[in-house]
Amino acid sequence: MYIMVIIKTKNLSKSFANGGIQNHVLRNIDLEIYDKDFTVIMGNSGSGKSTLLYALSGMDRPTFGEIMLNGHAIEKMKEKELAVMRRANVGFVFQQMHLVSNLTLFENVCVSGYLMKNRKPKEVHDQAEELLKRVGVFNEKDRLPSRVSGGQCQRAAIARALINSPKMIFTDEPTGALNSKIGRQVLNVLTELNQEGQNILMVTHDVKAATRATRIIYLHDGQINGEMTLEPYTPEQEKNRERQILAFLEAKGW
Ligand SMILES: Nc1ncnc2c1ncn2[C@@H]1O[C@H](COP(=O)(O)OP(=O)(O)OP(=O)(O)O)[C@@H](O)[C@H]1O
Repeated sequence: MYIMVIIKTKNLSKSFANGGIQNHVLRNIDLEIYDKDFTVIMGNSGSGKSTLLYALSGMDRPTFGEIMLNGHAIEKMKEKELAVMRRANVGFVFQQMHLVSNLTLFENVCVSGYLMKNRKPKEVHDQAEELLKRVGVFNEKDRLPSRVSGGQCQRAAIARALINSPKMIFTDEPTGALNSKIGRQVLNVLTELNQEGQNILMVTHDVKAATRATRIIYLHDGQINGEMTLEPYTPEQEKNRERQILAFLEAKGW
């Protein structure tokens, strides 16, 4: 079977200067991320997970190496070009949802759609309503973020990330600020989206969140140190998946 590659890196490296000393955080990473996967990046604290996510998504630039994202050589792009590419190709969901506090959930979802030159406001509005229904916060659409719960904010943040039908959703600890029940509901939304065909790449420490993956990549000291693939998630298999993932992580020295 032919598997489409959505992201491909070659020698991807990132260093930060720290008091005159170079901290080599990502070291010559060659990686392919496949279409339709729910890819999860795990690894010890400081192994470079977030740095990798920022580089792959075009939020930050590599020090060295190449990154192809949905056919775009992003390391070569100028800032403006990169911003346009991000708006059309990627959506972000962060631990702290970063919704604009004086805009309603509906308005928050629409903003990035308005910035697309080829989209009419009516089309953006219709899609925003669809997405708010899809993630289960349509009834709260006219409220400000401060007037809804953390879980509802995170659902709206997912809808916002989807407004331009991006090829890839990048998410860094999306349940980190939520209690376990609400976090689980947010993971259910992400899992359903993936099972409907949405590419997702998530960084997490949380083994329960990682059970949603179809592929787990383990990062150690800025290099890929192993991976495992999993069948699509089902709730019945969750405990079993958790055990499998824990065994994989323990073998890696997690
Ligand atoms: N903007 C920055 N400037 C300087 N150093 C940075 C910067 N961003 C990250 N680092 C350093 O890079 C290393 C990896 O950080 P990163 O956040 O990618 O790790 P992580 O695996 O996501 O960690 P955690 O699980 O704790 O979030 C750390 O040593 C961190 O201090």
